[in-house]
Amino acid sequence: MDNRSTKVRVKIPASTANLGPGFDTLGMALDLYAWIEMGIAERTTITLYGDQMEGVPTDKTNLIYEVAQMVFDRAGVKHPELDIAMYSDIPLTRGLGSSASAIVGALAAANALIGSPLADDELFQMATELEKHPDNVGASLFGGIIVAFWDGTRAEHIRVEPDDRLEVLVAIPHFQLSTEKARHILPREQSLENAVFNVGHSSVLVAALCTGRLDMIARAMKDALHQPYRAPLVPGLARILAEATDHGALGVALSGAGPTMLALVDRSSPRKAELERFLRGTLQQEGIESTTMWLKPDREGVQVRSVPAGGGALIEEIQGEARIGR
Ligand SMILES: Nc1ncnc2c1ncn2[C@@H]1O[C@H](COP(=O)(O)OP(=O)(O)OP(=O)(O)O)[C@@H](O)[C@H]1O
Ligand SMILES: N[C@@H](CCO)C(=O)O
Repeated sequence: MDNRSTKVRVKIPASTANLGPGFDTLGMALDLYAWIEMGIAERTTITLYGDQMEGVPTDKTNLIYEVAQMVFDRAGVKHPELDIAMYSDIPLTRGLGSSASAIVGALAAANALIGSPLADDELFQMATELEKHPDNVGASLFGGIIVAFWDGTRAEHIRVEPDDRLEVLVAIPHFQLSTEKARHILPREQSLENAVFNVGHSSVLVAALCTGRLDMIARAMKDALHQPYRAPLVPGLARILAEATDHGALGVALSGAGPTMLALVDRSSPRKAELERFLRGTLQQEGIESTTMWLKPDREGVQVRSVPAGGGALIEEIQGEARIGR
């Protein structure tokens, strides 16, 4: 697939990292998506659609362009001019893995464009090297629940199929919080007590997710390493973490580096409306407006397809699938 009339289109899921205690190691893909279209061109054009892309550069400093060039370098081919289009429903800098989705999408699109010389594991290693968080990029790449670590040289992961009963409620505050800022606030050193707390809770959470023990999620989804330190950055977080399970959540966590909060819910729960009211109301009491969304785990990960010659513009093709105007 290496000619100028061919374009590829990829659909990439958002991701939530940490799931509470699994700091930098536990992630889940969500059915909220970004789309990237990429083709080889005479002159580079980068078209970004939708409100989420505000402020993202449209020249060769764009992350998608830069990551695509890394794939070409790795594969030993040269395609300096690209036609790139992107639409995203994943809000930037809110803890839903927008940067991981952009990196994974660019890797998958560029690789497909040149006939897929790089294996999935190589894409995972490159994505982790770039994003530093294998839980985010693993989820966007492979879908489902990802249990992973990165030792600075290699990332390893195991994918777990999400339980059919799991649904996800996210409350997305109307302010941005960069991962950089939310990591800077964390102490450089932690006590052995906190480390043991998180190893235990994260291990039991993974076991609960693997065995369908939804009843154990509330007790296991607790963290001592990052959420307590990040609470001052997200008004309402401390109360939501303490009380959401009293309002019908199976478990609750800060999504990634925040400020989005995420509740796992049994899809047959009769208390969904109560939980949604609790999350929004708690944030409102703190003067924070938010958007709530009911999501499901994504099971596919990044999906790639070629666009036939003469195919329509990206934005037209994804009408109906994307949340455009919703
Ligand atoms: N499509 C894109 N093109 C270029 N840059 C992007 C794109 N998507 C995200 N980014 C960059 O990633 C930054 C957001 O990354 P950051 O890690 O702070 O948040 P996040 O990925 O949304 O949340 P989290 O990592 O906590 O889940 C944006 O400010 C932007 O610089
Ligand atoms: N695990 C990372 C997620 C950022 O994408 C953090 O919590 O800082």
